[in-house]
Amino acid sequence: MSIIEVHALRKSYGGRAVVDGVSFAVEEGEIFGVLGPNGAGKTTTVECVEGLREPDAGRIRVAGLDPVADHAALTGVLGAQLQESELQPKLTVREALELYAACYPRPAAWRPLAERLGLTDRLSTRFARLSGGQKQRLFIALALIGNPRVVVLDELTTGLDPRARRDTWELIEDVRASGVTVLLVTHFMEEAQRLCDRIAVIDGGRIAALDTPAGLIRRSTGATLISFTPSAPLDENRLAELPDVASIAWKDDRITLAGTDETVSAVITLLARGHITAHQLRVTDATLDDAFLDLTGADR
Ligand SMILES: Nc1ncnc2c1ncn2[C@@H]1O[C@H](COP(=O)(O)OP(=O)(O)OP(=O)(O)O)[C@@H](O)[C@H]1O
Repeated sequence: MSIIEVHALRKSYGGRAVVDGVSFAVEEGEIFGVLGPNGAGKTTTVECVEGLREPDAGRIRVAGLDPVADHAALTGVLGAQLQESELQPKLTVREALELYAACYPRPAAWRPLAERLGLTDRLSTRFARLSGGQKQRLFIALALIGNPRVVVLDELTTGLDPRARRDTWELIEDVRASGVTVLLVTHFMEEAQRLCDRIAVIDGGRIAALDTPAGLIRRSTGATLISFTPSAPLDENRLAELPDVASIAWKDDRITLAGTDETVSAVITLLARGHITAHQLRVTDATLDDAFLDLTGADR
């Protein structure tokens, strides 16, 4: 049994379906990403998983529990990142940890948790005086204080500087290493590529693709990008016939082909035969960014 099961989830507002038949399953111990453009339905989906919104149709189970009907039991299983506004500015880190620990039947010991999250020297600091990165650490601690099997993190690193973001990624990897399943909503492709075992790309309330980061890249743009400025005109039809070419794009006089390593060899052979020089030839791995734009049509 998967630890999270979402089947044919639907949710509408004012007659408009914002989640329209979403299905996915998350296995225990995974970091599962939910990616999509603004307004795609990501938060609505995960808030249905958390039992904060009631689906119009579909079936959700978290460790076998119905998030709405079994909401009280769910709090012992699922931890959610809190929004900033929900904490009193004068509350200290210690008070917040103690307060939230008191809400759970089997809370984690908060001192080791604070230590693991690098908050020990901030226990007496009021919430309002914490830096963005420290606040995020506290939110992760509060999400974990009930000893959950699943933790839901929605745009956890938005607003953090690159260093704090990287530190937070390490923390999330630690959380997973301790056996907790992570459901992660993010806008950052690098974050998703680095952390997630699998990703559901949601677009317009539907799943546009569900795969590993490498799988998403392979199935959309092609895994390798080759770009150059040719010294003489090129016959695009002949390029399109080369092996594994997924796409061809021109920007001014520069061409970019997406494909595989085989495409690269074939392009170079073709150019050599035509005595064409490839100026500023670059061969790069396609990123999740490229795949995301392709899958969601965000670049169209
Ligand atoms: N309570 C609500 N009442 C009416 N419309 C809502 C409500 N909550 C969300 N919506 C609409 O549903 C759509 C999906 O919103 P949702 O917050 O799930 O998207 P999202 O993918 O998380 O977006 P973002 O990346 O911008 O956070 C949006 O068009 C939003 O305006």
